[in-house]
Amino acid sequence: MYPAGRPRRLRRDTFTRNLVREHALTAHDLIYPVFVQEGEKKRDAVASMPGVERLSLDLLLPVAQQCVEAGIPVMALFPVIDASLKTPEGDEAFNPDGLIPRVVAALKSRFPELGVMTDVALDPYTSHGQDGLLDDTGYILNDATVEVLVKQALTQSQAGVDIVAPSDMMDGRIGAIRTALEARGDIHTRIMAYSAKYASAFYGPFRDAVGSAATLGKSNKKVYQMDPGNSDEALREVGLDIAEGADMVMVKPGMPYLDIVRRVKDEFHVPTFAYQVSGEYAMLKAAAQNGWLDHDAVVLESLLAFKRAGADGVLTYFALDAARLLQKQ
Ligand SMILES: NCc1[nH]cc(CCC(=O)O)c1CC(=O)O
Ligand SMILES: [Mg+2]
Repeated sequence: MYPAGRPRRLRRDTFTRNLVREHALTAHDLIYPVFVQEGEKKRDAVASMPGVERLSLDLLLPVAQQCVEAGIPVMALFPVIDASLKTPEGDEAFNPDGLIPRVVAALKSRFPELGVMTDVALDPYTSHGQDGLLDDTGYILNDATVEVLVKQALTQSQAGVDIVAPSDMMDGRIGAIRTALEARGDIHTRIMAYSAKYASAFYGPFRDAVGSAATLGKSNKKVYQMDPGNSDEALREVGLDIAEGADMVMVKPGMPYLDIVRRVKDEFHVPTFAYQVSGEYAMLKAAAQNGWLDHDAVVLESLLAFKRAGADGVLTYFALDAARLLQKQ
């Protein structure tokens, strides 16, 4: 008998392809990151992220409504902070009347069924654009930064956020935040830890969006974010965050790091997420705008790849587009 097997049999018809498919993407797998700014009726495009806008709260509310209608479970908030509020210590990060606490409270009162996630990190709030406090030499201090992150996370949870997501890569911050949340009785606040976050050049457009590209200048984040050459280290980082009390872990960036997603999922079997970051979004958008790639097809294929690699969900600027495409399928 030749050939010994004919794998193409199952590919011949749509019905068998649908029947044997191992992985699928649904709207419930998606987290939608959005940029929010002060003011009313404010809508500013992000040049390096075509289709992405910085919105004031009044314009963000209809987007939240669209997420609910599309079945997207969670929206992730990133603030654009006025330059006048940025300081070396980033104190605005734990102002209970600041932009993020007000947006969280408004979203939760209007759309209680929509999960809201907030970034715990200082870079939108510091005058130097780093995620932490600096010593005299410019080194980013760990434990002093963690103290501020704890205040920031408590401020967010007091405002009613569902998920806090520390994205700073300081050591020990998950344990410190978990302990502080428990001490205040906030036992339901979930922590999604950016556990394996690499010092990546793919964050460029995000830094344009929140304005930290300007404050950061030529400096980088290599003394706290991970080296792209490392893989075992990602498992050590994830192991620590789980032990410290993370409910969910994340790998970031996404598509260039699918090997890390797979290793993390296989090793720990915990809810594992990946962030398809701004630079990945920009690449796909730019190629599609040039007519070099089929936009809708590459969006869905790229997101399905995360599921196949073992991710339980994906943070992606394509979330609304993808959810609507999935509704049509
Ligand atoms: N702590 C800040 C933060 N949170 C999410 C991103 C990047 C997201 C993206 O590129 O889409 C960054 C940027 C950075 O670490 O410099
Ligand atoms: Mg860590």
